[in-house]
Amino acid sequence: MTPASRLALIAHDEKKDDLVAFAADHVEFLKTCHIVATGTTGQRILAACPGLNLTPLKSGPLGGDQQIGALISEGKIDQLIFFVDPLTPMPHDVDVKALMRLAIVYDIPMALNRATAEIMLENQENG
Ligand SMILES: O=C(CO)COP(=O)(O)O
Repeated sequence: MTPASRLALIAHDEKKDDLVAFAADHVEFLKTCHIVATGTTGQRILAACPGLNLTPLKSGPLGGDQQIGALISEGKIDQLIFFVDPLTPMPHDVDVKALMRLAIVYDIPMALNRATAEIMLENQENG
């Protein structure tokens, strides 16, 4: 049996509805995962998909992105789905950049939009 995937889920405010819809569409796969999420994203997903094994961390602007980056550096995250809003300035932009950098350094799959996330999960749902 393959071990459950350890998945990190994050969405900026303008993309939260999209990520919640994505999670609802893939809820059967997500039920097989250990999930961490930034605070508000996690609460939104849990409200829409109760019963997931999902731990909300701090909100992004309060350190949630850095918490997920730290988990990546410890080898505790297998893949990252982060629906980024490229049109809104963020006070914690440096944290977002640092998180993406660590996902690249540790070479974990990282989907930054829904089109890529669909391909990422499709591979696993059909495999
Ligand atoms: O800001 C975020 C990611 O950079 C997301 O944080 P929240 O899920 O707490 O809104």
